[in-house]
Amino acid sequence: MNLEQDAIVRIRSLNKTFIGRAGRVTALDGIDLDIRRGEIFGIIGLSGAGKSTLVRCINFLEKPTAGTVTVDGQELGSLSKKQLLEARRSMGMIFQQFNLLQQRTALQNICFPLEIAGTSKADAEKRAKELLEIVGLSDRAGNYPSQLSGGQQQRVAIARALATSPKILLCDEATSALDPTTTRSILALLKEINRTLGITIIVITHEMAVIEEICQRVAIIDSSRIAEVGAVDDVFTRPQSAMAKQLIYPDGKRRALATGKRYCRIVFDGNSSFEPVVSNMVLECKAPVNIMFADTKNIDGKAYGQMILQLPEDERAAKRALAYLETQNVHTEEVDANAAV
Ligand SMILES: Nc1ncnc2c1ncn2[C@@H]1O[C@H](COP(=O)(O)OP(=O)(O)OP(=O)(O)O)[C@@H](O)[C@H]1O
Repeated sequence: MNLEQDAIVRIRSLNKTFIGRAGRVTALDGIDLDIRRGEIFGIIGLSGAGKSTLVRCINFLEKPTAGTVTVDGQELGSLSKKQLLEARRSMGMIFQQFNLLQQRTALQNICFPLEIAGTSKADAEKRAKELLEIVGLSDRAGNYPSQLSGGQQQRVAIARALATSPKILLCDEATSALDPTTTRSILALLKEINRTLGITIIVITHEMAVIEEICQRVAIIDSSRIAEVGAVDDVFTRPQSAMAKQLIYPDGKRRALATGKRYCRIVFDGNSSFEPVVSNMVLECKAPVNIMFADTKNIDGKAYGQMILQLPEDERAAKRALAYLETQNVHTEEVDANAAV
């Protein structure tokens, strides 16, 4: 598949600079990105990295300082005001704080973008009822936002974002205000919407767990630039950039490694489990090994993970351990203490 041809969003040499009280702030610097039609694409980075600015440039809520954003074949910078409004209708958006109109019921909130688009009241209500059904809130049509939980409010916001049948759904920290159980149910709903309606979903988050749960590909943003982009399972199992490593191995999970000792990293890619590999290796090399770091993840229904082992000090035992690992279905590399995590 040719990624460039298949891209529903194509971003080239995108720059965004703000002139604020504190002077010039470069929020985005030389961003190139292709997002495929129908995929769930994640954008992750620390606070202030530029994620929200990037997503706001995708729908031109924020006009880039330089570069181009092409959505479904239309370069947004070349459109008239009217055409831009039209193009924006093909992109729904949901936010961390839901942004529902408090004086309107759930049904009326969903009708709102349809009314603006000129749909008749009867048709808007019919469509809103269908959408309430999709998000599992048919019995809450008459409730005001204050009468709904955070998860329910986000469901109404999702229904509202889908009202004009967008091709793309932009989610800016959509689950950051929700508890873990509600987060999972909202992510499951987004996955379902992607699967059944074929909508491309772009997820902005600072949480790796959200990316692992629903995204197929991910871009990692570090200080206004893209540090790394790729399939979630590749980035997770073999992170290249310092920022990817920082996000994937949060400090709490690391143990300081002593210099002068030998370590190896084993990457599990869903084809094997930890137990037999490690216990058989210990039997094979006839010496104990220390597990210095271990982390497993479930990515898109497949088990992934990695371990850092301290190899036996005895040279022959270490060689036997490495030789055994090479015969297994795992990626193994020897690493030094500084580069291990
Ligand atoms: N309207 C603005 N005026 C001035 N500076 C801005 C404006 N919007 C964003 N910035 C700056 O641009 C940089 C990127 O901000 P952005 O909100 O895109 O980051 P983020 O990764 O979404 O962070 P967070 O997760 O905290 O929202 C920051 O330094 C921010 O202060």
